[in-house]
Amino acid sequence: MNRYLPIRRVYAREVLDSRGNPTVETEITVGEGIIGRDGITGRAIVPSGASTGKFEAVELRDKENRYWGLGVQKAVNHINRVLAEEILGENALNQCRIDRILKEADATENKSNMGANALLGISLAVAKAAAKAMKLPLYQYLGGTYTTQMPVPMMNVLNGGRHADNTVDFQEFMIMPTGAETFKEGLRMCAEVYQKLKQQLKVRGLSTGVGDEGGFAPNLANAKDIFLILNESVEQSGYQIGKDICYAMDAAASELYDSKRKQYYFPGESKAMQKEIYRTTDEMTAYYKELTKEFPIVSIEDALDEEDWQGWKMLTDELGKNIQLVGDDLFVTNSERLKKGIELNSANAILIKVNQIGTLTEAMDAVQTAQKAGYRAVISHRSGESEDTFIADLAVACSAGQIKAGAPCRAERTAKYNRLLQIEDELKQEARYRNPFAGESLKKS
Ligand SMILES: C=C(OP(=O)(O)O)C(=O)O
Ligand SMILES: [Mg+2]
Repeated sequence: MNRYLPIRRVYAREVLDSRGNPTVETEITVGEGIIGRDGITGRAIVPSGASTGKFEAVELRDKENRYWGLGVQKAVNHINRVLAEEILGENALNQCRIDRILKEADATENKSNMGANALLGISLAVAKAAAKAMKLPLYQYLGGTYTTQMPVPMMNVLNGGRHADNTVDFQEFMIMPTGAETFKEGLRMCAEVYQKLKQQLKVRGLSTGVGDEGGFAPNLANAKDIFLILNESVEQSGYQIGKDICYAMDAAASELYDSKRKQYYFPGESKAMQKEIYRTTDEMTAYYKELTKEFPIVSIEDALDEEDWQGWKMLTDELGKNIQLVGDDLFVTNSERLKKGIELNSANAILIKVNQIGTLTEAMDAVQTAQKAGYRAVISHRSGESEDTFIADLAVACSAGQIKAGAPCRAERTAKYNRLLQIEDELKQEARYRNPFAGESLKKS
């Protein structure tokens, strides 16, 4: 019979995220004894996006009163007054059942009733409490003893779009240490390039202020110019472009899409060129083709709009053999949308953001659905983050091979990288370090 680890206490409060906005923190206490004496507590803080997909689960975050947290307070109340009742006494080791109870208590398709932030806070804190009670690191509790592959960071070094007040139209320019042998080495390489990039921007008289995810946010308008500066930064760091370091980008194209014109609008480039720049789906595809020919880009996320399934199919036919095409807003960590993509051959990878779907079980389901179909899964943070390091353990637990966690600065981003350094150390000390790093397989062919 399964071991019984009862949930004894459920408590949520409002805390701040990395943008200074309120978010939900949940505490789950488990154990046989009297709470406060023998109980074991798991804590989780829910992240929040800025360039959110239309089909994401709904977080309660009152738009007009965003900074006063009225929506977040609602989610907190739902946890303390409604959802707690539903799961008190449930077995914390039965994550699937708890997540099902949470879903049923919400009883909507998009979790808009209780709020995806309310559900997720509980879901993640239950897993953390259970792992702690089992005296296992979270990654091992979630993934088992053979899940030991360290993810390659997909490190955001230059921010644009909704994540910065600058003229960069694409949201994220990222570097990947594909030539590194270990996570530690890869992280060091990326941090070195990041520092060199800062110098490069300074030399050009550009701003070295940072955006939401810690990447620099200069007023540059042309993607090629950005990649050229990245090339210099990599070379000056002593690394070989396309071998030691490759590039990835998140176009976040749904944010650029003008549904009336059915074209993509580039506001920064328009300003710089002093004429309106629009691109059709075909032109976007041609643009990506050109960029990937000129620069060692191995991965493009949200290259097209979240509803342009046919465009995605064409793009995948055209580029999918050599380039990782990641669906973020397209799939929203939702297995049903992912299955549609797999059927249509739209994209070849999924971005996993736990708060897009609202429970850990459903996020795991999306990872497994992807991996079974030969799609890659990239575990991701949100632009609004916290000190919570859940996704670092999750990336190892599901052998994702890649993690998107922002720049190597700002504590909410480094918290994830530092947790991965701890995990890698732990695996080495316990001699469980096999098949450690996936960088090689991501290199530009
Ligand atoms: C991390 C991202 O940003 P946000 O959290 O704003 O959706 C993203 O789009 O991949
Ligand atoms: Mg994205």
